Amino acid sequence: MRPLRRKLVLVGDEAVGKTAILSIHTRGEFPDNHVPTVFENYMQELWVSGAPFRLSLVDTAGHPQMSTVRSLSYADTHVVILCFAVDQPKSLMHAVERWPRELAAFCPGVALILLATKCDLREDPMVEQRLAQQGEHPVTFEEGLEAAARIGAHRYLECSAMHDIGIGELFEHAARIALDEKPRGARTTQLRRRRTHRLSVKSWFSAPELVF
Ligand SMILES: Nc1nc2c(ncn2[C@@H]2O[C@H](COP(=O)(O)OP(=O)(O)OP(=O)(O)O)[C@@H](O)[C@H]2O)c(=O)[nH]1
Repeated sequence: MRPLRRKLVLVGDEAVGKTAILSIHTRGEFPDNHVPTVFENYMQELWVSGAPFRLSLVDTAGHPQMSTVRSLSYADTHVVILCFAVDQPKSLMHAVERWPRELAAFCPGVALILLATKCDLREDPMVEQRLAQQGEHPVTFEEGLEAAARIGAHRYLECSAMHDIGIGELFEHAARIALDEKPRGARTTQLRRRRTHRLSVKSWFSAPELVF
């Protein structure tokens, strides 16, 4: 039986924690260091109602100068997880203004989850102090929820990869949404497909039956 295939792409500003989320989800490891991503692709094999289901999880580079490489990640995407960090209010501003423009250009109509990351830092006194000096504060739940409504996200979720909070719930919601969605994003040419394939680092891991 050919497995159902679905693709999830994580985007968001540099260092908001996209790689940490995938690392915790796929390997159970939290990376302490920030190593800027170029492109990573993980495959997760699940079973849904006795049928095989293959979920491709794509990690992208947050840096604005990486937009050309990133644009290759959007082909045939079912769900985009747009991340911002609660200790970086600017990353939420970009999630409302800059990222929807890129998604409209490369992946129009794609289903979106807006994800607040690093929620463990929301009440961190050092973070509060640093942001207060700039006339800012950690992003609140209400501000995140309001932003999700503004950009038409299917869901607003929060997580902390460091404490492994909200990660399982994130991928369960994303897989459910992906099952109902058509793929979006321009199909790549054969040449680009081969290049993307060579770029990708594929690691397989399996998970128990996903019960819907
Ligand atoms: N406190 C805290 N730190 C986190 C969390 N998630 C990630 N970090 C830290 O944030 C930094 C950046 O995390 P990455 O996962 O590399 O960020 P990224 O979004 O993949 O970055 P790019 O690949 O440059 O786009 C690292 O030093 C992580 O340890 C979290 O939940 N809480």
